[in-house]
Amino acid sequence: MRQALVIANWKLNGDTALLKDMAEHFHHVDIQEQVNVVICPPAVYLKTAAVLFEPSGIELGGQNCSEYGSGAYTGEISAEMLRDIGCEYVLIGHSERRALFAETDEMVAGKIKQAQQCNLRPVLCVGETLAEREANAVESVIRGQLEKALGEADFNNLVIAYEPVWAIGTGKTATPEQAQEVHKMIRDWVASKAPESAQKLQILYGGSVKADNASTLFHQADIDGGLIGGASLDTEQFDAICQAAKDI
Ligand SMILES: O=C(CO)COP(=O)(O)O
Repeated sequence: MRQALVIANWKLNGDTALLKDMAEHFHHVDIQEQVNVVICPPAVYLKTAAVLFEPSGIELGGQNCSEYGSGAYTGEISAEMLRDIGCEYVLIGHSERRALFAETDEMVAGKIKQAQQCNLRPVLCVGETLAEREANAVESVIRGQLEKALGEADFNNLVIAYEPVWAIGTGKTATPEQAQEVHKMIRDWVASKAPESAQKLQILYGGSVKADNASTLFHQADIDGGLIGGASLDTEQFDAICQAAKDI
């Protein structure tokens, strides 16, 4: 029904040697028919990655893009540039961008628009903090993030990633039930806006996904794969996570 999707977010990590290792490994792994595997290395490696990954079928994504299309914005990279060098995806609104680089919901909405305009598939990241979860505000926080980011979005060219902030890099994973509850809420919200897109939309879980917990998470009804941080820097572990997404 929905194709499984596993995306590696290398964040500020990785090097050419890791790109080569992944490219070599996945060249010999027969997985792409069942699972779309995407790697988002730091932007400076994208061009090399596009060449190295070609035979393996791994797709490429950016970790961020500008909310502007072009102009005097020193240091920015546009969605169109990412597309131009072979990216299919771009992460937008990761909680680290929101918390550490003051990315607002308005900026997130602008980036989604830029990405969709040039046919780059945005992966919108949403998630609550621990304080918000403890205050029973999960649903209102996530709905707020969705409403503000996706007001003008095309739901047919979109991925949503649920990444509870308290689970990122902490070793604390949401239980499969906790994750499923939020994923279903997200899908129901999409159905209320774009009924024909909701069942097709891939919704990924992210936050301390490892080889040993991936399968249970991915087998939940509304979880279509994962957005992987730390564990995506180890080729064998990342492969094991991708294997866990087969047959879901
Ligand atoms: O932020 C994440 C992916 O975008 C998740 O990171 P970890 O898998 O390291 O918890």
